[in-house]
Amino acid sequence: MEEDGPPTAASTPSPVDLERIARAVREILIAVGENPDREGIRDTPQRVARMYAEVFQGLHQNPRDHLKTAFTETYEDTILIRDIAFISFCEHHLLPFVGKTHVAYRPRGRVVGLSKVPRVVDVLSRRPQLQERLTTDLADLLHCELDAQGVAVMVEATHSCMTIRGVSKPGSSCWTFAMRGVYETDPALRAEVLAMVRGG
Ligand SMILES: Nc1nc2c(ncn2[C@@H]2O[C@H](COP(=O)(O)OP(=O)(O)OP(=O)(O)O)[C@@H](O)[C@H]2O)c(=O)[nH]1
Ligand SMILES: [Zn+2]
Repeated sequence: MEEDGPPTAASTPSPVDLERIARAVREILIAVGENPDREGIRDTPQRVARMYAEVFQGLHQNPRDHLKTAFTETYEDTILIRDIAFISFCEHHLLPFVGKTHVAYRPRGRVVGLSKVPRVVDVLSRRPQLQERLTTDLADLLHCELDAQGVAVMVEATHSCMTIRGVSKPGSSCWTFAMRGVYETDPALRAEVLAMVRGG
């Protein structure tokens, strides 16, 4: 007879092939000239596998799932959620890019639970990403799912691949913007939301 109880890590199939990642990491260690069997590094392939499963968990999540809790509401002015911290990984080097997103929207009769916007940011950022795609996917998703009058998304980030290697420019940052609906068509609203973000 099967025992009842919550599923354990062993019984829940992971969508991520941890053993395959670990084998690949071991190969990388050998290729760079390391000894993968020395004591300090012996468990590194498994650790890195668990880390990738964690930081790329957004690949197996649907951001729309977080936008189902919405409330009927007559408020129709700008709602701005500023300084949503995120950590993502550039798809070119698999190095982190880290920063903040600022998300504004102007609802049309329905508002979403405030915490749901950062949850959507988490899902989209926990994937191999481009900052531009993170920005536009966030804007398109919110605009479509909330049927909002408009959505404005701003992302500011520092890319490790530009600071710790390659061109080596510590302190540099990249800003991206995506305006949809009224924020795209109405210059005054666009200027207002940009000023709100810059406002400190
Ligand atoms: N547009 C964009 N570029 C990114 C992002 N993250 C990393 N990159 C860039 O991706 C580019 C990849 O360029 P490649 O020439 O293929 O790779 P590389 O030889 O490692 O380039 P360098 O970083 O210049 O040394 C680099 O210019 C990175 O700065 C991003 O989110 N958006
Ligand atoms: Zn990169």
